[in-house]
Amino acid sequence: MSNTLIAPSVLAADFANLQRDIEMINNSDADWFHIDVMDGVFVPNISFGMPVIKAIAKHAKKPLDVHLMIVDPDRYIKTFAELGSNVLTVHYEACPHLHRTLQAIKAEGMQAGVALNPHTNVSLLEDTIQDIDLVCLMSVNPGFGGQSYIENTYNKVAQLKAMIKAKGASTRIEIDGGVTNKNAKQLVDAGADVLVAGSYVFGSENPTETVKGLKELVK
Ligand SMILES: O=C(CO)[C@@H](O)[C@H](O)COP(=O)(O)O
Ligand SMILES: [Co+2]
Repeated sequence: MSNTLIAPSVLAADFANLQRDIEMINNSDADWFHIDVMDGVFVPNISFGMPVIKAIAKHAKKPLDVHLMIVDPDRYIKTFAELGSNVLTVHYEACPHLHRTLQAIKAEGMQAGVALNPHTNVSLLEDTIQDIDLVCLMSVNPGFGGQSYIENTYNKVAQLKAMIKAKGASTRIEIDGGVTNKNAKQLVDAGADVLVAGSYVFGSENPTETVKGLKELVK
């Protein structure tokens, strides 16, 4: 029996009813809040910033899994720690000094995550995997919710899992983008530990039941 974590993406919530949707996550079988921060430079979209995250953090009763899709994330590590982030994930493609960035995240008491775009090979993490708490494999091109899952992600999960095992690391694998009941089980069988789901959860008629269904599926 696996203990796969489910992390609904707040990006797909109804911002006019944000507190309601936060309470949905609090009261559901979900494990984490997934929070997508986009700067309009690293990705062609802008999501939300500090005031909104502060408001989410005030009501959230589960860990905050913050996914930074921004250039130069080092500038904001301290701020995200102060906001109450538990996992802080930066993009491999945005970090020329990845090892230093990971140390800076941990020095602030957070778990350090690294996200890989669909075109970025997992082998590039061979020299840092022991320093990474979570690898977020993007199963869509980052920037938008509601896109279709990229099938090659299954191969990447398996390759990454083998690397983690070979290196004796305890890194978690998170999948982000296009996750539904159609691919969740196969992703977990391939080695995924955390599933992010945005539109599949919030676009459904009963988000609480949808989270419950996902959790059951990957038990
Ligand atoms: O980081 C991102 C997109 O860039 C994701 O976290 C999405 O928010 C997931 O949304 P769905 O693909 O599940 O709708
Ligand atoms: Co994300």
